[in-house]
Amino acid sequence: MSTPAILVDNVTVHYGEVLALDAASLTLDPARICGLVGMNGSGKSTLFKAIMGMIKPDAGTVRINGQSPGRARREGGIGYVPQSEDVDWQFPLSVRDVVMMGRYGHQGFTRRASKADRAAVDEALDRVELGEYAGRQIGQLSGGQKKRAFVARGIAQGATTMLLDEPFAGVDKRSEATITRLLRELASDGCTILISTHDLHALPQLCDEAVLLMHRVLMHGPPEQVLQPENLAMAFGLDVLNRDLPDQDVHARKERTA
Ligand SMILES: Nc1ncnc2c1ncn2[C@@H]1O[C@H](COP(=O)(O)OP(=O)(O)OP(=O)(O)O)[C@@H](O)[C@H]1O
Repeated sequence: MSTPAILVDNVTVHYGEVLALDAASLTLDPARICGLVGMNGSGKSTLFKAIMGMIKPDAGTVRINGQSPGRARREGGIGYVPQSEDVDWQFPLSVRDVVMMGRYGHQGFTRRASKADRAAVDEALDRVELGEYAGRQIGQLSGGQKKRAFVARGIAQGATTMLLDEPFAGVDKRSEATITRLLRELASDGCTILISTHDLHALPQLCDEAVLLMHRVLMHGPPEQVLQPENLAMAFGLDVLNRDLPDQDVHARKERTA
């Protein structure tokens, strides 16, 4: 049996009294694209943070290609495209600087960029079609361009696992198409991709498999099976396919961040 690309085994996470993940288990094989679906507060971001080793579970185990999350992250194996809300867009970094961050693991302690680092950054910028924006402050890009910059960071890093938190929220059609194409290319190069998304309609075209999360993994399988209305009703408690979930969700998010 081959080593799973992502193994989450009975992971429980609390924030104080709040139970965010309750014995969640998930196994992903290499080079698969998996969509992570669940309502606000179901634990999607917490699952990402546990996979990246940014939080230590109260119980359970996470392995990335057989390694601990900390080791996988230090070795540059995990690329991360954060939710827009989680980024300080005023930070004085250019698009090139953001992508260069993906090369830190390849540089010595002086963090001096080599010719190979600069070439990898240029190539990644070209792949996400942001070459002409390289010198711009990151906050001055559109929503979709910002996401593409973070995808480029993962490409420059040579990540074998990519986690994308809501990559299509607030994204224009061109960026959505570019990101979708890139994710497919990355997966065919062997990269394993986990995407949290509220865009249920786009999910079957993009993903090989889907996961329903409600603090624990309720279901994991082919998208068309997982996204059956009765399963979504179980995860969301309503008939989401007949509603405009993304807008509803953006609204909820605005309220939460207000
Ligand atoms: N830093 C924190 N302190 C306390 N509670 C938290 C913290 N982060 C998350 N939570 C709580 O943990 C639960 C899971 O949150 P999480 O952000 O993982 O959910 P999510 O599915 O990513 O939500 P969303 O779709 O809104 O991003 C929620 O009840 C949330 O309120």
